Amino acid sequence: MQEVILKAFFIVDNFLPIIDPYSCTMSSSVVSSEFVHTGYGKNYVKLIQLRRDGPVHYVKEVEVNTQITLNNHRDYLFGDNSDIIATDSQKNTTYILAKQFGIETIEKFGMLMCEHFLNKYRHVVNAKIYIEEAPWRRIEKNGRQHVHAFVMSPESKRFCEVEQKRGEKACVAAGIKDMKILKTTQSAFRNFVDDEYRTLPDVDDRFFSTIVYCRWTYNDVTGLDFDRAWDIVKSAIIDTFAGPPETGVFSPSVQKTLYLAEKNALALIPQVDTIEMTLPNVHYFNIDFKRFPKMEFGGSKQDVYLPTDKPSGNIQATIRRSQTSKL
Ligand SMILES: O=c1[nH]c(=O)c2[nH]c(=O)[nH]c2[nH]1
Repeated sequence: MQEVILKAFFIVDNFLPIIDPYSCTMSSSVVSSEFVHTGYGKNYVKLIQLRRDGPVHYVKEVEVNTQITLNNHRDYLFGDNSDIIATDSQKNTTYILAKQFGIETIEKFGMLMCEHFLNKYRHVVNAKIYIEEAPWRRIEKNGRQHVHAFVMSPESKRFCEVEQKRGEKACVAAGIKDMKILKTTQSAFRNFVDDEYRTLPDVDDRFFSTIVYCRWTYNDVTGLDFDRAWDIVKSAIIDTFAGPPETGVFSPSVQKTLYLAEKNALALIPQVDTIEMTLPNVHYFNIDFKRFPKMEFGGSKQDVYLPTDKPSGNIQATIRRSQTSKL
């Protein structure tokens, strides 16, 4: 057992202990604690993979966060680094595995990385890999796709998180973030609590704009086409929000649209187990043109509103496929 040393001095006036921050240890009789979680890794490891198929080139740019948990706390407790797989080595591992095995999909690469850390190091008990993919799109000219030129198209970002505990299957989650969408009608918000705190009137027709964050978990990834699954969830969200191109679809609230989108995604992909969404309600306010009494707007064909990024409403829900499959 490590000798425990207390280096604390008490100011008599207010009993605030001054603890020597350079001492490795403190008296366990003064403060007793236990580890809830430990983990360490490298964040924002960026790499771009280039695959050449003759003149046709394919790119995949990713940003990877690694995190591993060891079977002991020697490093945190005693400053004993002998079990630490340096975050720098984790960064190198990311480059090496990408070079050796390629990145077919971010989900598969996340699974590969988890397996690597657990297989290579007996004292790693958990591995967690978060990956974001940069949205490069092939440049098109008159319907012809360019063989080696791309444009960054940040319509949305794809991400995944893979976590695997020693002796267990990998838990794979995928997601969409930063997808900003807007519709200019077919959205209302009425009949909410009417008390002394309310100033917002009922509205039958308003803008509906949000920045989609959606994360879902898979119950089984055997043979799963991750690209197709991601495209289907993205389309489910967009279709639920927008409705048919000619008419749109009515939304009574962000809450209802969010829930419908989640239900549609669950229905379309049997392997999706839980799905969570966060939809900020990005507001577009009316501008009071009555404040310009000397101006004449009678013949004006357009309306002008004020886009506002803060504050925004924040609507969330997570649903899970129930055992009976009835939600
Ligand atoms: O769809 C909405 N849901 C709310 O909960 C809410 N609250 C609010 O002020 N506007 C809206 N809109």
